[in-house]
Amino acid sequence: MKTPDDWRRVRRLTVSERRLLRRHGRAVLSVAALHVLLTLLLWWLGVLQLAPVPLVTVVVGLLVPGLVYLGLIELGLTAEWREPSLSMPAALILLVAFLITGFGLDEARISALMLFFPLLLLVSFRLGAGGLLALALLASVGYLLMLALAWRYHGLRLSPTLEALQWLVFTLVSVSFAVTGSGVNGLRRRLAVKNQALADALEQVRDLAIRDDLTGLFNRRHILQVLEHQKGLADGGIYPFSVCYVDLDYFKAINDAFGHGWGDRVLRDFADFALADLRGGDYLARLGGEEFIMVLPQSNLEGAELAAERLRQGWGQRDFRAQNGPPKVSLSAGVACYRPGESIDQLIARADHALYLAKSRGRDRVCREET
Ligand SMILES: Nc1nc2c(ncn2[C@@H]2O[C@H](COP(=O)(O)OP(=O)(O)OP(=O)(O)O)[C@@H](O)[C@H]2O)c(=O)[nH]1
Repeated sequence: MKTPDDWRRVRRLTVSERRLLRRHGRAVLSVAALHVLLTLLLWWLGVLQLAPVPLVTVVVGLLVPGLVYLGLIELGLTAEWREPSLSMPAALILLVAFLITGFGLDEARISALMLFFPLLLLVSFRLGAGGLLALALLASVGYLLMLALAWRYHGLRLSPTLEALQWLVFTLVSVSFAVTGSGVNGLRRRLAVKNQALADALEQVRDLAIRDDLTGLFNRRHILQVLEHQKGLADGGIYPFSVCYVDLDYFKAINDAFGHGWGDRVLRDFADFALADLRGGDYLARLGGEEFIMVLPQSNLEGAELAAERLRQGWGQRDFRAQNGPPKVSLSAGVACYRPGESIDQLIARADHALYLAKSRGRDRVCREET
């Protein structure tokens, strides 16, 4: 048995899915409205022989749930349900109404059931093959039951052979509508899966374009865009930002002594370590080789120096000897704070110069730009 949670959808509907859902709901409702009009017309023409109770049942039984249905769909209250269009219950209510009207007709009986075909096509956008076929067979059985009741209560004016023939045609057409509808629906679903795969692939391509292969960090191209954006904010007086140019020390020696594989491993490990060490809004990119840059929004020189120093000390504790790798790999860093009006190249050059100072003063240290 399904719990309320089972009826909840795994993901939220997108705006266009909600729009589609509303359009579908209105279409189902217009079938109901058409049937009410048809029933009233047949009754007014004297073709429909229904007692007041079943007549009112058809009209009210379609109008009241119809309005509730409209409200639920229009207000998006079903949006998180497993089947937000409520296609099956709506189709079942309509089918019962068709059958009641059919019960009150004689020669024109089949006309009351004609709207069942467009209804089947409509719900085929929402129901699977099994649901559609079940609906078609249910309608066929319902039709038989309705015939039996009509025979029992007021007799059949058409010959039983003609009635049986009409029933047979109705069943065959219903089943073929259900099969065609589910085929179209299958195509639609496959298309949706392909579209999703395409969207995922596009997302991956976008990701590849902005990320470094080895470490998964942002690449040079993307961090330059980030820097231009930060420059725009800083020039607009929103907040300052700083950069920190980081270079692992004696990295060539690691490659030479432990092999390129270990070199790569150290680079990846550094990327993970530094990312975990940064604040939520900071950025980290690999500029190439063993060079990295941190972009620290809302940080002045002192703040950036603190962040770089914390990273240097933390990273300095890492030791790979237990895995037969290199001992500690230190880093040198140069920090610079953006000066409004300067170019990003000028900012990076100042941070690079501070890094040069750190290297030339013995490495394993953080230096700030020289004023
Ligand atoms: N394993 C690995 N090594 C790389 C990668 N990119 C660059 N390198 C190596 O990193 C080393 C950088 O060496 P150098 O520029 O001399 O710098 P260093 O040895 O770190 O010396 P200092 O920076 O002066 O402390 C070179 O040997 C490059 O081949 C990479 O993706 N993977």
